[in-house]
Amino acid sequence: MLRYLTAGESHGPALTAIVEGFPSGVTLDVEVINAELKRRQGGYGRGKRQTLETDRVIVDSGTYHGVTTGGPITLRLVNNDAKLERLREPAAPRGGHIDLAGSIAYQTGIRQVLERASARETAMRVAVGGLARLLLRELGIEVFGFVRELGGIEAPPVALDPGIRDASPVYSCNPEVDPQIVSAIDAAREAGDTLGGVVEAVVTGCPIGLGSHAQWDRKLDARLALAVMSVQAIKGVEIGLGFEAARRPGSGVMDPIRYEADHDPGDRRFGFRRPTNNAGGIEGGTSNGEPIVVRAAKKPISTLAARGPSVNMATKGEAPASYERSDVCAVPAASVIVEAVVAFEVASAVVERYVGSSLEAIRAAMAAMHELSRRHLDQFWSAEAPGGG
Ligand SMILES: Cc1cc2nc3c(=O)[nH]c(=O)nc-3n(C[C@H](O)[C@H](O)[C@H](O)COP(=O)(O)O)c2cc1C
Ligand SMILES: C=C(O[C@@H]1CC(C(=O)O)=C[C@@H](OP(=O)(O)O)[C@H]1O)C(=O)O
Repeated sequence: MLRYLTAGESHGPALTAIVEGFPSGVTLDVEVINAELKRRQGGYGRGKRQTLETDRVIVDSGTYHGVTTGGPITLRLVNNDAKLERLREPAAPRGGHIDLAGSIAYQTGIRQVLERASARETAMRVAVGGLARLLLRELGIEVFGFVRELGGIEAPPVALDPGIRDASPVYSCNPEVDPQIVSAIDAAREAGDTLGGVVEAVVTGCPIGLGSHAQWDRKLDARLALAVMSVQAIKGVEIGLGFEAARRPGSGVMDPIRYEADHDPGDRRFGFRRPTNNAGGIEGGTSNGEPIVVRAAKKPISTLAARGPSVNMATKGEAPASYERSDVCAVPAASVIVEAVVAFEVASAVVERYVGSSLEAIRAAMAAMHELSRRHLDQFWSAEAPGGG
């Protein structure tokens, strides 16, 4: 089982993660992870904090000469803006934040809960996702996250070629690429407001059979939904057509099945082809070999420079919600984060299905399972023992 926990406050000394169950034999290229961290820090609309932080991962355990050992991997990110003990208690809780509910639930001030709830934690999730990606890449599986729409404006389409991931200008909404989106973010900033959007992650190269139909908490779509919904400010998750499926008749949702006899023996879909992918690569909680498509709605940031109505916690009288330095838009960052948590869930499903404590063992189990499935397809439905119609 592959799992992780994160720890750390937004303005504490550092963020930490322990990743457990990661196989041995994977070269832990920290620069691949650092590139993902840099992507997360980018994007138009971010606040001043990103100019203070230079996120680079430190590996404190679980490797030997840069290669994973199978032991727990400890990742650490240092906060440059580590000023937790000097920060004041906000006077009026901000709607849309943990501020009010958390201080009541934990019987603390607002500061204690908001520091942990902060999306600063997503830097560590991207580092953990980067680690997962290193494993997936070894197995021919790629994950690519990008912005679908921002502030109600559709982002330019992105080709589903993972090769363009690093070069893609769309995720970061560069002004020269999408001036309309940039103007919308500028207008929101001037009005003391914020913008949300929709992001998407696509997984390619997935073998058939990740997840399971057999038990609720082993379903891959359910696990992806949990992982994505757990990201700060994500308020909706769709797989494939998602909510659009509810508006169509069955004939417009079900993906037809075709067969290509002349397929490569290594074909991960065994010759079966789906001309559409409305299911988003998952049927019955199980990957079906098509690209896995996960979409997420990110709400606009709740901390408003224009300050929404709230209550002073001491007097209980009306007061504008506390304002702290804040992003105006973090949708491009969310696309990197959603990509990371999806990568981790897929890696976790891979480790579960192809049980192995080393990369080589996982590779061997994958190859053996492929051969087993090929034999099954040849023998189970032979002419002598035809299946039911
Ligand atoms: C990358 C990223 C950056 C964020 N930056 C801010 C921010 O600067 N200010 C803010 O109020 N909320 C920000 N948020 C959202 C809050 O962390 C989140 O809304 C809050 O913790 C409450 O959680 P919830 O929205 O999931 O209920 C950000 C979210 C993400 C994903
Ligand atoms: C620090 C990050 O995001 C932070 C997430 C966040 C929040 O409330 O979620 C509030 C802001 O914190 P600060 O007041 O320190 O600027 C963001 O900058 C980050 O993404 O690295």
